[in-house]
Amino acid sequence: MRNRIKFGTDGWRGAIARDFTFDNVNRVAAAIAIYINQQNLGSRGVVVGYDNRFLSKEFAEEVSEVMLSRGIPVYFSEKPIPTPVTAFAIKFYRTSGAVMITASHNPPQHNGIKYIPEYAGPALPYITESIENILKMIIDNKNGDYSGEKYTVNKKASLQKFNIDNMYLEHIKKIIPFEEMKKNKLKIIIDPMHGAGIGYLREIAEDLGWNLIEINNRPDPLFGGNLPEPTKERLHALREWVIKSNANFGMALDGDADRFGIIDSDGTYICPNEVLYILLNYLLNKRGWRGAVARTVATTHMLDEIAKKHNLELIETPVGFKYIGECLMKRGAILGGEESGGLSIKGHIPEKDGILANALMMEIASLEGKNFREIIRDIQAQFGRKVSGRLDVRCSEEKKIEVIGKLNSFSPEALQGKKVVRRITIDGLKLVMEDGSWCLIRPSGTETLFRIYAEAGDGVMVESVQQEVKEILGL
Ligand SMILES: O=P(O)(O)OC[C@H]1O[C@H](O)[C@H](O)[C@@H](O)[C@@H]1O
Repeated sequence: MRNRIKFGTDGWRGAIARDFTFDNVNRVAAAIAIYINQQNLGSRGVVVGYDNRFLSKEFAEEVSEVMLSRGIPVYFSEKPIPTPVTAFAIKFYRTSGAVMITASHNPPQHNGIKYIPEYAGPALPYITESIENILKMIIDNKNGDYSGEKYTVNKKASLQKFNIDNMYLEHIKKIIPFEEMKKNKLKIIIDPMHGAGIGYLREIAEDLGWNLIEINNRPDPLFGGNLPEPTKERLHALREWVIKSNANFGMALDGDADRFGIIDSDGTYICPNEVLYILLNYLLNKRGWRGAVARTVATTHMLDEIAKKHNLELIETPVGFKYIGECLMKRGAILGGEESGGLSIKGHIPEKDGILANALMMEIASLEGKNFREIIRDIQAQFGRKVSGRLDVRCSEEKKIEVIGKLNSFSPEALQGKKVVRRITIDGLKLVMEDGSWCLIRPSGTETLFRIYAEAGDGVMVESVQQEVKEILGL
């Protein structure tokens, strides 16, 4: 079991009691503590946050004990908090980083650990690799010690409880034109999906004097029998509430509130790709922002079209918000996002934040005087229609390896009769066709499945391309 500890696309996740045990959490925490001490950052302390999953607080306490025992002071959240608020706390207390106990949107029987370094965004691979190497040594030594570690135990290392919700919310309110938004009061439905984001959007909307209903707002480690993932299939309750209450729109958060979900006034699900381009278009046209735009290889090319019109650089990264965060930090990106529901903007932390994304959508809904469908129609009228889709195909580990092998030499001349003009291999294999449509095939880093993404002018073409690829690869 111990060998299974691996940091995937975003941290280590495992089934509680099978892989995700107190012993293993202790080992991972020790590896992180050693890493922090090796960087000579131990004295700055570490933030420990946790969501409201089963035993999350207790696992966080285990992490704290390990940190303290290795001389690292701990800022321990006094209650379950979202991942972006944990990341925000790093900046607030200027710590060496944070450990967040969460399995995000995964099923209730899972839990996980995210390590967020001092820059307040997801850990980049060179960092998780270092931690994994230390972890391996800890596991091999069996006694949990690692001789390479150099640290002096700070006897004064102590635990301080914190609650920075007010500071975080004040920060969000400064990002949006708060006073202006008070003038056009809307009716909204908020769905934190029983997760760690309960109350945050409610507070923003209340302060605006808006009319709101917050559903699924009882902390529940079983997430009300649903998965805390704000996708089209999971947001049926939100959709019903929006329609029956005649609300302007509905917004959701995943289990640790780093992802968002939007339902328009008529119940239409506005997918993250659409949210991203609505936001980019707004920031460029209405706020006059200029700078690079970052998206993952799996995210809509509508962002490319909009960036091109304004002569802005478009950066394409592998999947994982860590790469987007890097663009926000180091490459002057003003907006970075991914199709799985991740977004952040300049001036905010380089970590995806569902609360921020929803707050920005509140701004647009309040100031634009149009519903989101109309805004999408306007953008499509200008840049052409783009429909995107993702097909998740479960498969065994053996099959996964076999298909990865096939991808190396997979180079069709055409897909659905459209000539393939580019082959991109930064993450899986992406084939771009002559008309700008594309298809990406990649193994998931968080689940045992393959993802086949496609984008084209209509939904039928998207599905046909996905089926063609699936058949050729034998998935
Ligand atoms: O497609 P996967 O490798 O499963 O990753 C999907 C997602 O996993 C995590 O949630 C990461 O934070 C995201 O940045 C990533 O997009």
